[in-house]
Amino acid sequence: MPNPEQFVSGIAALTPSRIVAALDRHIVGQRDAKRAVAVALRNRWRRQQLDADLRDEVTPKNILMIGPTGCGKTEISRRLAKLAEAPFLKIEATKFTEVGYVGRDVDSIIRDLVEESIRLVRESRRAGVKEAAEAAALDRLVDALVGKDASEATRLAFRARVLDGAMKGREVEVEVEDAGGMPFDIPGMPPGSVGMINLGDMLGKAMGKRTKRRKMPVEAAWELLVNEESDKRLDSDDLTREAVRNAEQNGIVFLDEVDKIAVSDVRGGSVSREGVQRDLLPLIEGTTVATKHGPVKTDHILFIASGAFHVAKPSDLLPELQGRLPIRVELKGLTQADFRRILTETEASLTRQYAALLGTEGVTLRFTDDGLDAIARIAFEVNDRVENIGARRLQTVMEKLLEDISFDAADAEAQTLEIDGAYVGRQLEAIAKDNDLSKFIL
Ligand SMILES: Nc1ncnc2c1ncn2[C@@H]1O[C@H](COP(=O)(O)OP(=O)(O)OP(=O)(O)O)[C@@H](O)[C@H]1O
Repeated sequence: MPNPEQFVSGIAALTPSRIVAALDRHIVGQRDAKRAVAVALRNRWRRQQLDADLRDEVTPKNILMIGPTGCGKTEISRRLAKLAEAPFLKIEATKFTEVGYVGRDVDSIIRDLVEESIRLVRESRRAGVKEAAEAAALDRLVDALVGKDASEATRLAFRARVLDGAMKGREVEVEVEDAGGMPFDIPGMPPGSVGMINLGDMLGKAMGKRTKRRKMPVEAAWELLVNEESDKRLDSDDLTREAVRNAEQNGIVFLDEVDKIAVSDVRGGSVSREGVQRDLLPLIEGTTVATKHGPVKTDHILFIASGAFHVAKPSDLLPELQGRLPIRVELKGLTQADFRRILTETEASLTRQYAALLGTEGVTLRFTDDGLDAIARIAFEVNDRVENIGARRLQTVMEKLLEDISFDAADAEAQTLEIDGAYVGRQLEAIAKDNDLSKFIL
């Protein structure tokens, strides 16, 4: 088995089997869903290898995940995006049926995806510009200290002194951007949308950025200038272009609760569910959405739709939408044995998280086998009797189980605490057996 860490470096190395192996580190079971998303991701890479004309013809095969709440649908998609360093957005389809929703607002999905992409690209570029930003900031700082006409020798001497920290505390007057300008939205348009024109950007470009001279200590000036120089480079058109391209080519949109918009709304009131499906359709089929960063094509964005489909069935969706979600995967409800594995086998399992947190207080937590069995059983039983919220139940159960220990840990002596079946029983059994109590506490 390859070490999954080794291949994160390049998407070319992300073969389906490696993707599944990487997902296995965090998600228990759900083999079919993992395989489906792995193939979808690999297909992106395959498409990139094609000649340009054929490449444009190949659109992603979107996925419909069917499964009860809390069984790993979002987690699989989110982990996949992380692995691929792809911009990811999760949104509930029902959001668009709410009162106050105006048609076409679904475009906000793409706008938000682009913002996320910008964040990712900016983050990855930050390290790259650090050096250049510092060099430019140093030039400006030396200009401010000795004037542009100073001899090269003087400049060099001052550079060295700034870098040594010898100038700390000394006042300097620098010309910096005036942050007084305010971006503004156009009344009647959703915030952040392009409208027909973006006055803020237009005025900024036409008049150049306003600057003003400010006096401050050298170290403060240094920080400000480095930030300014970084921002200049990071906010460049190039970054935006790459971010838009990244969203277009690698973006993943997770559309939750699609089953809830599957049946058309006969009672009227809020926007009809069928209306929302119709609005979503062009995004999934491929359209161009105007954003303040320019037009964004949605043709190659991967959509993963998801829902429990207890009442409505995928066949209740608009036929066009069904056709755009050709890959169907069913995720199973989690068993007690799955819960047991989730508690211990996943990389950042809850038991590891709690043990690490309490470790900072000098408390060593040790979970025994029968303790873990009891936690899994109680979580499963409460799901069964009260409401099935899937693996999320483990979080509420663990929190209640360790409530006292968490409270006392900071005041306690360094010690080892064993969480065995008897301890779990004492802490939880009474609550778990009482349906009313469980509803509120677990
Ligand atoms: N198979 C699993 N293995 C490990 N952890 C899981 C699994 N399923 C769910 N979890 C954990 O449970 C929580 C909820 O899971 P997730 O967000 O994936 O639910 P979901 O299936 O998308 O449900 P919903 O449709 O309600 O959003 C997450 O913290 C996740 O880590």
